Amino acid sequence: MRQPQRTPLYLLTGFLGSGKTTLLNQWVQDPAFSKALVIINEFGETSLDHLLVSRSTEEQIVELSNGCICCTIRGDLAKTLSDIGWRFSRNGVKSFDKVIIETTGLADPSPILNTLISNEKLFQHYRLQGTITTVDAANALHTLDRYREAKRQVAVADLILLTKLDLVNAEVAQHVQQQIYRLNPTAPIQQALRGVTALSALLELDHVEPVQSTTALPTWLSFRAVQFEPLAQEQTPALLRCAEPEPGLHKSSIQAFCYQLEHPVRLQAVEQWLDILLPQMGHQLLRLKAILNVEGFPGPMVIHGVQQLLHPTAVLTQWPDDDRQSKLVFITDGLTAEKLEVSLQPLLKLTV
Ligand SMILES: Nc1nc2c(ncn2[C@@H]2O[C@H](COP(=O)(O)OP(=O)(O)OP(=O)(O)O)[C@@H](O)[C@H]2O)c(=O)[nH]1
Repeated sequence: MRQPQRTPLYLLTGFLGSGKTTLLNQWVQDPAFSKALVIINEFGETSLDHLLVSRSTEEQIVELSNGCICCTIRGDLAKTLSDIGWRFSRNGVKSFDKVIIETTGLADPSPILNTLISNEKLFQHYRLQGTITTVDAANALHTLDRYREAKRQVAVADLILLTKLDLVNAEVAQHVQQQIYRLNPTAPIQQALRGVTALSALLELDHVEPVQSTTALPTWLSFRAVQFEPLAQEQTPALLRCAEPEPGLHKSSIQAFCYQLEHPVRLQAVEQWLDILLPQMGHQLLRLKAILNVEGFPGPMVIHGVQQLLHPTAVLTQWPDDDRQSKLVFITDGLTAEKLEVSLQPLLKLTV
């Protein structure tokens, strides 16, 4: 039986007032998103955002306002996504070609992502292209310091759109970017001035198969190697990790850890490591991205996990450059470096 084509789906999140609706307004004016269906989740009875998104085909906006889609009305989101196929079709043909979900400013995107990825029916019909998080440069230092939701929104992002840069000086802008980098060292940061941003980065997002060619590889896992330092001598010298976050700046339990492995690993070691990793880490692991140099393979193995879900691993046919080191990034909530590094032991023990 022919599989129905999966509709690309974008999750737009970002803290209160960070510019989500302003951005949406720009997107829906662009031909690439002119047939997008927008699902807007708002808190409270006086929801307004759906009225603020101006577009020609107004019926392509669905409002979910009886609660937050990350908690109380997660079921409503699943039902809405199931129903829109027939609700928004004419003569049996769907009238939309993309779906954008705008969360409330206080939403934790992780449970929404779980619903989108683990609900089999939804998975058959929708292809999650990525999570886009708006960060308000004028307020980010405060919100990222105070609000766990804001941190989680940044931590799980595939693309960060930095808004309101017109309201801050270069020093603050740089500081904000450093804070974002600490929470999510791999998400590209792009600016969005009053909602205007290059849509190419958005259209290139592919959360399910983020890297299909070597060209995309360096940007997908582009953390700065200069931050690496060897682990303590009693541990293995083959593993290098990111420098610790600056004291005082990172009170959050959400933290990114990056590692580099100097030697190729065996396939058996990778399998052993992955078998124990996800069950052991549970929801403390928000995101895993890894490029591994596996013995006997011509190119890198690309591993991509989101919480309990490990996306199918891919092996590329070649390396993008001369760097053959394995690189791993973990974005975690409440995990210690020690626990994480113990979990990496299978990769280290079986190195050659
Ligand atoms: N100066 C400036 N203002 C901006 C920019 N982007 C958005 N705004 C303004 O910020 C305010 C909030 O923007 P919204 O798009 O409503 O933010 P939101 O994230 O949808 O807000 P909530 O729905 O409350 O979470 C509006 O007044 C926008 O005009 C920007 O780049 N620069």
